[in-house]
Amino acid sequence: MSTLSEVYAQYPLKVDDIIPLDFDSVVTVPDSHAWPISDGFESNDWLSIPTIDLKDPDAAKLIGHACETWGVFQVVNHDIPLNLLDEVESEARQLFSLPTTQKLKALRSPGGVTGYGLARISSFFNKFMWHEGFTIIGSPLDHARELWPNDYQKFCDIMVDGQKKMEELAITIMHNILEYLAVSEEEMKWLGSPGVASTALQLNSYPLCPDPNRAIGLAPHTDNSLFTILHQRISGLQIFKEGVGWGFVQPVTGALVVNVGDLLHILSNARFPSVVHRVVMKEAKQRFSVAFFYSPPADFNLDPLGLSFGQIPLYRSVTVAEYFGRKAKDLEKHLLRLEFSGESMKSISIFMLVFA
Ligand SMILES: O=C(O)CCC(=O)C(=O)O
Ligand SMILES: [Fe+2]
Repeated sequence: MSTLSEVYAQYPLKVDDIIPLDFDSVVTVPDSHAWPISDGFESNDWLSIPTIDLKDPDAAKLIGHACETWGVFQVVNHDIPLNLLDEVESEARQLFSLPTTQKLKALRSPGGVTGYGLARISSFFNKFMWHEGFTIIGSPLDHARELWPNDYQKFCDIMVDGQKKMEELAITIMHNILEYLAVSEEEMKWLGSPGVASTALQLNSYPLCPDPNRAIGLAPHTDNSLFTILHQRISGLQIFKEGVGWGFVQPVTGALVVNVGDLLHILSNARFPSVVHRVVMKEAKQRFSVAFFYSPPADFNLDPLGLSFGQIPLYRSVTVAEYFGRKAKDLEKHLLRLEFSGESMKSISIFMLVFA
C-alpha cells in the first residue's frame, strides 16, 4: 500500500515554493507577496454558519444539513479538552517564534510532506502568501529535534496527543455523516480501526502584515480530505458561498470548525460539495490555526455512495492516492476531470435501464 508520503514524493516542489519569507526582516509587502487589490479581500460579512452540539440527538441530521447547505459548520461538546487545544496553539506559537535560520533546519524536503514550509498550494499561484506552516504526520520527532536539540519531547507529546484526539473526533463526525447519507459502515471498514486513516496535522501561522490589503494568508482552495477540523481563535477564515460571495467563519470560543473536503464531495456524489475557502489578513496581530486533515487510507477506492435507485454516479472511481496525485498536478480542474463525460454518462444510463 502506498502512503501519502510516497504519493507526494512523485511530485517534488521547487525549493522556492517551500521556503517562507523571512517575515521578521520585512517592513513592507514585497512585490512577490503583493496581490492585486481587486481580489476583493475586503469582504467583511459574517456568515451564519451553524454551531452543532455533537451530543444533540439530532446531530447526524444537523451535520448532514450543514454539509449540504454551507459545506462548513462548527462543533461544540466535541470531547477535545480545551486545554489541549491551548497547548497545541502555544507550542505552535513557540515554533513560529524561533529565528528563521532555526526554522529552516526543519524545512520540508522537496518531495516531502512533513516539516516547515509554505502551503503546498503555493506552487499554483504567481504570488506568494503571507503564511508559514508546519506539517506533522504521526510523531514530529525528527524535525522537532532539529528545532530544539535538547528540548523537543513536550512538543512531540502534545502533537501526538492532539492528533489522537482529533482522529477520535473525526471518527464520530464520520459516523454521523454516514448515517445521514444512509451509507452502510460496511463500505468504510477502515473507519473501525483507529490509526489506518490518512491524516495530517497542519500548524499555520499568518504573521503580522504591514499592508493587510495587499497580502493574502491562504489563497482560495479546497482541502484534500474527507473533511478538515480546524481550530481558530482569531478571525481570518472565509468561505465562498454561491450567491452570497466571501464571508467570515466567526470564531466561537471552544468550538472547532469542520469543512467539507474533496473526498467527501466525491463520496457523497456532490451532495456535500467541498467548500472553497481562503484566509485574509484582517486582524492587527499574528494569527495561528491548527488544521487536522482526515482521509481514508491511501489505497481506499473513492466511489459515490448512498445513491438511490436510478441515481447516476457523477465521478469515476479513484483511489485516495491517485486523487492526491491528480490534485498535486492540477489544483482546480481535478474534480472536473473525474466527472463522467456525456458519452460515458449515456452508457451508464443505458446500463442502468437494461439492468433495472
Ligand atoms: O487558517 C485557516 O483558518 C485555514 C487553514 C486552511 O485552510 C488549511 O490549512 O488548509
Ligand atoms: Fe484549507
